[in-house]
Amino acid sequence: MASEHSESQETNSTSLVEDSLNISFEDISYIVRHGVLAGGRKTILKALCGTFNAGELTVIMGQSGAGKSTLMDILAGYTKPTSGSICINGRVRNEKMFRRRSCYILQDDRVQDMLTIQESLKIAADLKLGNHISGQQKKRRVEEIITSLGLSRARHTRAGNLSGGQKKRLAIGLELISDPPVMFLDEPTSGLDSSISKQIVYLLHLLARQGRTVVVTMHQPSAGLLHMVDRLYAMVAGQCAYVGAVPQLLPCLEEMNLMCPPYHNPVDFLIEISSENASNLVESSGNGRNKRWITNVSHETDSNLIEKSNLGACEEVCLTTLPAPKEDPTSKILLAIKSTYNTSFWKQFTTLTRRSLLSIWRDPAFTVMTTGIHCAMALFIGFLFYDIGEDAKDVRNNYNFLNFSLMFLMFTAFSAVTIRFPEQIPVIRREHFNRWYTAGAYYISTLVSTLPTQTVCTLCYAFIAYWLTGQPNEIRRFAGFCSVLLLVSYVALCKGLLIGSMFNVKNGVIFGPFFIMPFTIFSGFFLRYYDAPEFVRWLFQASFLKHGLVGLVLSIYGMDRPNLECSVLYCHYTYPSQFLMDNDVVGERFSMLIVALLSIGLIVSVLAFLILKVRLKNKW
Ligand SMILES: Nc1ncnc2c1ncn2[C@@H]1O[C@H](COP(=O)(O)OP(=O)(O)OP(=O)(O)O)[C@@H](O)[C@H]1O
Repeated sequence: MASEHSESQETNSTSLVEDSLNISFEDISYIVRHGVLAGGRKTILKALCGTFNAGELTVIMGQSGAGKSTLMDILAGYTKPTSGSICINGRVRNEKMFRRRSCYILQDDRVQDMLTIQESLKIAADLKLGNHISGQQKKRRVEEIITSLGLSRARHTRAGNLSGGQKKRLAIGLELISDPPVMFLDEPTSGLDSSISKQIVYLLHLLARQGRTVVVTMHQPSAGLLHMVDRLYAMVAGQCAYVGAVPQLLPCLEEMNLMCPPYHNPVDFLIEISSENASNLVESSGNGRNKRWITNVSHETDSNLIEKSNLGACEEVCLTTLPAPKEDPTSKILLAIKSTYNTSFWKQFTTLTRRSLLSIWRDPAFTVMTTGIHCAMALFIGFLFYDIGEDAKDVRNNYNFLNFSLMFLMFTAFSAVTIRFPEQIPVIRREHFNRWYTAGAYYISTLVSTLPTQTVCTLCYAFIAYWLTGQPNEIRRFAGFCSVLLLVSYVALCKGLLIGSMFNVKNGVIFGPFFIMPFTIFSGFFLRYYDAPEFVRWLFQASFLKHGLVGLVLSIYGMDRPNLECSVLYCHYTYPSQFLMDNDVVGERFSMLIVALLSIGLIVSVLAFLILKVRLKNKW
């Protein structure tokens, strides 16, 4: 421990924290539509006021449904208030600038399970610290965070295997990489036992003491945590019930003849009586305006606090070594020039692609399983339709094989993404909101990193099935067959991303087939173009499966294929041109089909991206 301590102090901090930021808000109200049909409205926050200062740990507390998370969302810039103003150091907040200098750690603070602590922090450093910070400095910063948060022993442990407290510290560490002067944390202690909660609150206390504005929501902070809290902001039904220091809470309540029983946690008492005494409490606090109970922060020594908090035995004592925030002039100038992201789109894209590929590599079970399923299915289908490709009597069966291949690859590509993509949304939401990267960089990197596995699976299937079913031994036909299957699987993958962007896993599984089944009906296999009512014929053009099926038929029976051998007395499709004619494929051009598939893929991708962008902006 000692060595860790000294090691951290020896390093030159690469801290980027800027000036202290005091947040004040006036008359914040938030009203939502309640019941779209009824046209009703529900007031969630009512003209709230308050001030949260740098150097202090502020806890927003209140009963469930009091409006804590809503207030936090508004202060962090996640939600816009219906009315009211928010000022930073007395001036109206510039949201873009504020977002760059603050971070918001949501309750559902998922991290990349497949990456170790060190890798996660390294990637966070690459994304959050601009190109003006050297690789050496980034490395040093990662080391500082690991040491300071007491994560040295677990640095090579994958995040998925960390304890709840370690995961929470990692989530905080990821944001600390860029030393934001303002930190918002929604329920950072939920789901943690009391000793881990103490460690987390102690960490937040230290972060505040180093000049940051730390604002935390807590349902009901336990007595053991209260001495580390500088300011309580208690809420009741969307209004402020108390704002001030913890020791001032009892005198304040006593003034209203509200006597807390001896040996009772005053905060528990406040929660218990807040509903019945809401109007008195709100009046007394001036709905957050009354500064009477606010006292200057006590600069209690760390050793005192550690003693009081009973933290002595744990490794987290080395949290005290977290380097104090320092102003970095280079970064300050850069911040003033460009007010969005620290790294270029290309850097974000390459870093995210590296991270995705590393996660895929670390989770070989999924890749091996999907490749295995494709190979097994190809062997099975090859066995069922064994060597039918050259015989005129089996042309219908061969057509069925081609259609099956399309359906199989479409469903596997579609469902894999529909299930896996929504799981990433909480991580992306936090990282995107905290300005790690643009939605575009993330989306393209996801697409690119998913393609190798999809390509390998599709080619494995195509290779095995093509040769087992005895299709023509010609490279150009095999290439056509593979390229159509690949494109169809890519389009299906994009459709999976579209569904994954819209729904959570459960709804994706339920509604996904509704989005994909119409394309199978209009593939030309079940219903022929000229047999369909005229007003739905355009749907054939929109169906990627129709273009895929025509592409496969052209690859196998087009391109001037010579007459087929007939192993029985009469074969209807000895002439491949007859088959093309019967299936409305005459006049179709392979190149145009490829263009159609690429265009559909592009449209679906753009749609998926737009939906993802909207979803990341909203808490849905
Ligand atoms: N978009 C919305 N539409 C309708 N009601 C909403 C909406 N957003 C929030 N609410 C309601 O506003 C109230 C406050 O919600 P909020 O999540 O801020 O409470 P909270 O104090 O954080 O509760 P908890 O501690 O349980 O998380 C709740 O009753 C919630 O149901």
